[in-house]
Amino acid sequence: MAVNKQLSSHDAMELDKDCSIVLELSESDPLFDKKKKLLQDMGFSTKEEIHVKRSSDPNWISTSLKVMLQIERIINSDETELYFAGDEPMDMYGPRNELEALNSILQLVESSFSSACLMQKNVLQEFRDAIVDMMSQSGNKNILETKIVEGYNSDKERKLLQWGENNGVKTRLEIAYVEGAGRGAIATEDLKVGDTALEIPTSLIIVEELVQADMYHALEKFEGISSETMLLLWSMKERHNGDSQFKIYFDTLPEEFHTGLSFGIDAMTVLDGTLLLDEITAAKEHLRAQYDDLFPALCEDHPDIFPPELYTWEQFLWACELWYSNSMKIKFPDGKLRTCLIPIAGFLNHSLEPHVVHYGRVDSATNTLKFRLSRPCNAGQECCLSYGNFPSSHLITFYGFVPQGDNLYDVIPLDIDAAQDDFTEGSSISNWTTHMVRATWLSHNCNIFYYGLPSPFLDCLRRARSPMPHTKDLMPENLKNEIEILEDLRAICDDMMDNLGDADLDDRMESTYRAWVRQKRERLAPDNLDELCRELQTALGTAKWQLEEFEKAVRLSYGQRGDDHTTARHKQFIAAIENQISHVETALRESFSVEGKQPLRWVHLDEEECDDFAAFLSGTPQSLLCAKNEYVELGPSVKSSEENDFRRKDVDLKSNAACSRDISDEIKGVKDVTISKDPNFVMEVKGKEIAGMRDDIIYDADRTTNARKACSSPNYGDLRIIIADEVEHRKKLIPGCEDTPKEKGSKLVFWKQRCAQLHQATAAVNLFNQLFGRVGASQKQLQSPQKQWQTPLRLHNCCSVQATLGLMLTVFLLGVEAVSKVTRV
Ligand SMILES: C[S@@+](CC[C@H](N)C(=O)[O-])C[C@H]1O[C@@H](n2cnc3c(N)ncnc32)[C@H](O)[C@@H]1O
Repeated sequence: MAVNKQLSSHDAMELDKDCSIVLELSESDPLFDKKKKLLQDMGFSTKEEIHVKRSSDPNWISTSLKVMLQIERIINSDETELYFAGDEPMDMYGPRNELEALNSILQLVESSFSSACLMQKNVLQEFRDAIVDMMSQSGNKNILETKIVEGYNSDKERKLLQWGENNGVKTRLEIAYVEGAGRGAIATEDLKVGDTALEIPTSLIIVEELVQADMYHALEKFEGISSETMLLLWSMKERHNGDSQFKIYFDTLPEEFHTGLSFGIDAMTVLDGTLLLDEITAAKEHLRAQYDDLFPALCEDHPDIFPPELYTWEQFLWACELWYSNSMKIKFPDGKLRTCLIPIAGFLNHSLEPHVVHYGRVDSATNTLKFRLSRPCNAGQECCLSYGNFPSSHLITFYGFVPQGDNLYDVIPLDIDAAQDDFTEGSSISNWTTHMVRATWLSHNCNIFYYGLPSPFLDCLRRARSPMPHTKDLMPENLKNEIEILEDLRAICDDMMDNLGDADLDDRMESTYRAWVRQKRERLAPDNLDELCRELQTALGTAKWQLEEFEKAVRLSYGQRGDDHTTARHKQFIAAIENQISHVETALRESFSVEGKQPLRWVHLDEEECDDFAAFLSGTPQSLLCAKNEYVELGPSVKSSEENDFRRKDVDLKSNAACSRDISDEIKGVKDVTISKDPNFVMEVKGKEIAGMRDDIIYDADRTTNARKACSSPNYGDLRIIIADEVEHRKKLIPGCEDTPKEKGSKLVFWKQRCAQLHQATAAVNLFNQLFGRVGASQKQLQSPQKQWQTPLRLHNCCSVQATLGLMLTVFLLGVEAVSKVTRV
């Protein structure tokens, strides 16, 4: 574009005509109030008109784009993104959000072309190019490259592609085997933003209309049965139909899926006590209840339509896994949203940094479904979708994998029901009642007043301590308040960590240390103390080793790719844990020296022993190999009895089930913390009913509709946290001063909880630990072909995630350090 070109007066007049783009937050957005407030905080209204015209500013394009992106990121955000991103730089909304925001701007710019005059078109084109450029650059920061497995025989898949092309499919993708993800779709040529990677005619889409009349009539008698369930039952029979028009498609489907729904007894044992197991169990219970409602009744009443051998529980579960992991919700030109299976498109895997974000609407002009790129994909690269904004527990349960990279949706939900804040127009107070935490290294703001934690959560704690409005100035009263809320935080994590039971490594060191200090102080039975001391020594040794492994894992996982921020956060984290370890070590040494014992010694493991130890701790090959060998040696009779046990367990679970639910819905039970404003205030953590129960099998809507979901969070029990207002043990909270007293009479902080509830709390904390630390093991136990659990990453996840709450402790340490630095100044 010749910017300096001499403009004729006509041109100048044309150019002067306003070409503006309107960005508007829809009033029907379910998060309208929250988004409106955030927009207002940033100086925007809910309807902003951006004038796209050249100015004397040489950076006019990037300046305007930056503003538009700020607005669109908020408009395109979901609840989790809004919650965490309040005080964060824009890129903390995550790569998918950025792509969606840029995509929306691109669409607005493209739709302005039709009404623009020539000069304006040139300006718009320049603007469009800049957006596409940004889209091309977005993502790709932390995602590991996908590896294509060479020599994979994909005859069936090739046949399917051929069948598709003969029937009008247009594709620039081929099917290959991707390490860790099974089959995937690979670009055959360089694809740009806006290119269509795949186009499927609606005639090839498997939809409810395919259910034959006789089956439909037999099923419609079941009150409330959904068309999705009918279609699922249809697919159970159709996959065996040699004359099916979709035979070639059905032939490409796996004999077995490896989602959480079909985890075997080994995996379930590994997951024992975790919330992930609860989630999987509840989902299976629900499906079992659905199955029992329909069968054997249907087979008995209509054996010709529902032959019993095709409608066993195992086949039903297979079909559920197929529909949960492969279906998409598509809007058709008649305005109806249908859950479909889409041959060929079903090969597209999920990524946290997807290439295709919008694929939920049939193009009425061509009557095809188009998969257009929002990010370039070069020839040979795997082209990925976003299945939705899911936490890893959901992805494991319904899809059977954990995505590579940091999943911003892995959160621990806390529903803090403090004395209600008034959410008034223009007030700076947010109206969040549901709170959550996630790994703090995902935050860019670790400064005083933020500590890498979400502001709504911190603000809630602040208001509970003092109802006065809070500013973030370094005023003495603010700092005093900060120390107090950090103490509350510390207390919350401390107690949760204490209750971790046999939690992993560093957590174990922390809790053993606290128990040891307590025993020493109270001078209880010396035998117990000796035993605790030995335990502590072991835990300390393990934590030291673990930290080394963690450092190695971080280096290996990120290599050169880690951005400065991630590296800095990991360094901070490592330093803080080192600090804790060194503190415990010093305390032990001093105690040994006072008691005249041998000084501390550490066992040195050689490389092989280290590997064995790593395998043992992370439940990976060696230990599993043993388990597997034992299993094989026991022979088929044992196997079948185990299977029977499991089936029995399934039935028992069903009979004990308190409730069933619609598993495509969020599991809405969350921790519910009540904070009163009494001087000795009480936080009450209540279990919530699982919401969203419906009687049908509904598949995952999020795959295409872009309906936003927050986190899935299992049903928690009740917890009560009582916090005394008096804070006089500040020194005890400073790193390494003392353990946190929890006994009666303690003036500081203590929890009261019933046993069962304690278990729930432990489970809540272990969600992260065990989800990441152990699910990998269970997948291996299942001998899943998906080997995403490479040791460095596994350990990285395991160590880092297990310390998520430990990290809140770290946050506390960093916070105290920051506050004390400021007070010293
Ligand atoms: C719609 S299918 C995609 C095609 C599938 N890979 C296949 O071989 O048929 C969804 C399944 O692919 C796998 N998958 C998808 N995305 C993945 C990812 N990022 N990592 C690992 N597995 C993935 C999971 O097994 C999931 O249940």
